[in-house]
Formats: sequence, C-alpha cells, structure tokens
Amino acid sequence: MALLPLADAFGHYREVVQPLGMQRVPLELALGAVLAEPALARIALPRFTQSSLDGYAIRSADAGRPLTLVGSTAAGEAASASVGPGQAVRILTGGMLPVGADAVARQEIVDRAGDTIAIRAAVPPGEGVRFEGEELVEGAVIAEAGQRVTAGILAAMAMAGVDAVDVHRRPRVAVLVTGDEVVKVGDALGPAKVYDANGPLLRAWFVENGYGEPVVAYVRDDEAALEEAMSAALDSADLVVTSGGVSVGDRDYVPAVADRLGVHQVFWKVAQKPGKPLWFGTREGTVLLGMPGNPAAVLVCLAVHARAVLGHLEGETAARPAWRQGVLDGPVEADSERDRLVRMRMSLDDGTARLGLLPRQESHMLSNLASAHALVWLPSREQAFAAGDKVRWIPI
Ligand SMILES: Nc1nc2c(c(=O)[nH]1)N[C@H]1C(S)=C(S)[C@@H](COP(=O)(O)OP(=O)(O)OC[C@H]3O[C@@H](n4cnc5c(N)ncnc54)[C@H](O)[C@@H]3O)O[C@H]1N2
Ligand code: MOO
Repeated sequence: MALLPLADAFGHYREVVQPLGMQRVPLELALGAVLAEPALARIALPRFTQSSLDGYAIRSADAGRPLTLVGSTAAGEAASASVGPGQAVRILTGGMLPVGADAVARQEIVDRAGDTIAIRAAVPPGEGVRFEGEELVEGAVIAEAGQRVTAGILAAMAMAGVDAVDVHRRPRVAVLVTGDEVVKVGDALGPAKVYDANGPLLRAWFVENGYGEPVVAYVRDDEAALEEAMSAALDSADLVVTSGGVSVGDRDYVPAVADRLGVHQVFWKVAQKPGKPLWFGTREGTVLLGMPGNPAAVLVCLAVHARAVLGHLEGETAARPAWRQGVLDGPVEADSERDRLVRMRMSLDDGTARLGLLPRQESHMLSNLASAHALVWLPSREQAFAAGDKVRWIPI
C-alpha cells in the first residue's frame, strides 16, 4: 500500500476531526481549554482614571509654583479631596485621580516641607495618569474564539471581570498499550521482555500538555482482549491512542479490530520515519490513532499527529503543530521515501535557530532526549541536507 505523504495527514485531520461541544466553565477551570466564544471585557480598563506613580496629583499648569497639600489618597481609596488652583493631593500608585487634577508629579522631582510642595520640573497634562478605558472599553474582545487559554489570558480575563467562559469540552483520552513483551518498570523482567516506555510516555505527554490523566490500559497480543479493551476505550473517550500491533506482523491486530468495531479508517501508513505504520480513523466523532510500538515513533506521533488532532478536537484556530523555522548546522542524511522527523539540539545564533544532529535516532531509541530540544521535519528526497538548509521544527 502506498504511504500517505506526511503533509497530507494534516488535511485529513482538518477535514475529519470535529470540535467537541461547548461548555460554560468558571474562569479558574478554563486554563488550557480553547475558547468557543470570544471573551469580552465586562468593565473598562482601567475602570477609573488613576495615578501610575507615587507622587502628587496636581493641575499641570501649576507645576512651577509652590502648592498646598489638601489631602492624600492611595490605591483602593475613593478620592476625597479635590485639587483646586495652587493645591495638590498626595497620591500613591493606583490611587484614583482626584477631581481637578490632570497630572501626577513623581515624588523624585518634588521637594516637600510640611504641607507645601515645590516641583522641580515641568509636568505636562496627562503625565503619571492612567485614563479610564485607555486599554479596553467595556465589551472589547480580550481573546477570540479558537484561542487556547494561557495563564496570561486567564489573568487578562479576570482583570476585565470575566468570571466564566464558553470553552470546547476537553477531550477524554484513553490509552491502550499492547504487547506481550511489555513489562512495567519495577516488575520482574523475564527473558525476551522489555520495560514499558510507551505507557509512561503517553501518560506523561497528555499530563504535560494539560489534558489530565488519560485512562491507561495494558492489553495482551490477543485479538479478543484487544477488541474488548478497544471497545471500552471507544465508548468512553474522545481520543483513543494505541501503541504497538499496527504493522504487518502476525499479531498486529489494531487495524482489523478497529475495523470490526466500526471505526472508519481514514489512512494507514504515513511516509514518515519514525512512525510509518500510523493508523487514523474515526467513529462518531471519536478519534483512534493507532501508533506503532517503537517508542520514538510514539514520541513523533504524539508531537506531530496527536497535536494536530487535539487542535481540531478542541476547535483551536491556529494550525497545530506550530512549526518554526530554523537552519541546519551540519549535513544530515535524507530518506528517499519517507520524511524524517529528527531529534536535534537547538541553539539561538543571533536570533536564528541552529539545529544540530544528535546520535541515536533509531525508532527504538529514546536516550538522546535529554540533549534534544527540537523535532525537525526533513522532507523525503534523494540528496542529503547541507549546513545552512532551512528546515521546520517544533520544540520537544
Ligand atoms: N515486514 C515489516 N516489518 C515491519 C515494518 C514493515 O513495514 N514491514 N514496519 C516496521 C516499522 S517502521 C515499525 S515502526 C514497527 C511497528 O510495529 P508495530 O506497531 O506493530 O509495533 P510492535 O511490533 O508491537 O512493536 C515494535 C517495537 O516496539 C517495541 N515496543 C512495543 N511496545 C512497547 C512499549 N510499550 N514500550 C517499549 N517498547 C515497546 C516492541 O517490543 C518492538 O520492538 O514495525 C516494523 N516492522
Ligand atoms: O516507522 Mo518505524 O517507527 O520507522 O521504525
């Protein structure tokens, strides 16, 4: 069967994966979710005209003459005194600007003796003042539908009085780790067995990316057992990820079982290295990604494919993964049939991301990850890549 070009996979995800429904959540539960409706400011910001400095609220035209202090105000206090000609009010940062004042003289340019102050420099109108509504008017858009809520966006919404938002429901994720040879680390490792990398990798990746704990199950290389586990996973999750059993071996049951359970295959086998046997299909909105067993293939399928699928499941506007541009710092072999996804070191050189090849790239190897910053996409071609070639990469 012909391999699907990697670039074509993204088009399939865009076409087939539908965003999950909308739900209104209190602001504190919105972190990491994607907005389904724009978030609008409920109040103007600043809400009232205020001082940006510790100093003295004055009439700017009065700056050249001695002024009499007639009161004081601080953040959180309603301004009591007003400022008339020849008068000033002591004011602290964030304090409401008193009626009559149009500027604040910072205290570093002020000499004070008792209730009299002298200002040593000119103070133009508006100096030291944050005006009501200068940042946002009431109803202004703080974040658009399709944006993922970060800590900063969440805080910006809180500042503008947004206490609940409409977001796409977070995907429920189920993971099936297949393979008779797989043993959990810490358990006795019999002959011909391997410690499980994919269970920890898949679990940690979803947690690290804000999806919470996936449901993880371990399945023997047994068709009936896989059918039972996959059926339960499909019934309870929005995204089901399997590892192993998806190639052409005698015990590679994932494609047949998925088909039997009514999952519609969209593609199987992508022209990528690692991760070639990747299988993708859907059943009534639930996505199944059948990832190969080799751990580096799982890593690549998560960073590239699960990332893209999740972006669509959550209604994210920005294309995922978000490829960046960089430059190779040395020659790298190309693959004539498959795009390579290569773990590399990244350093910034005068603003340019320079990408350096790491050893131990095979699909059964993960031990270079402690030195890796980037996953670099090298399209399939005959001739090797050279130092200075421009490439796309994502952080890993
Ligand atoms: N005749 C062919 N053989 C293979 C092909 C092919 O096209 N023709 N493709 C190769 C490629 S590429 C890959 S990738 C693998 C993928 O095979 P499967 O998805 O069926 O995966 P398994 O055979 O179950 O396992 C592959 C490999 O990974 C180890 N593994 C599995 N699970 C774990 C785990 N949880 N933790 C650590 N390691 C795991 C497993 O022991 C195998 O060594 O197929 C090639 N073969
Ligand atoms: O596609 Mo496999 O993951 O290269 O070894």
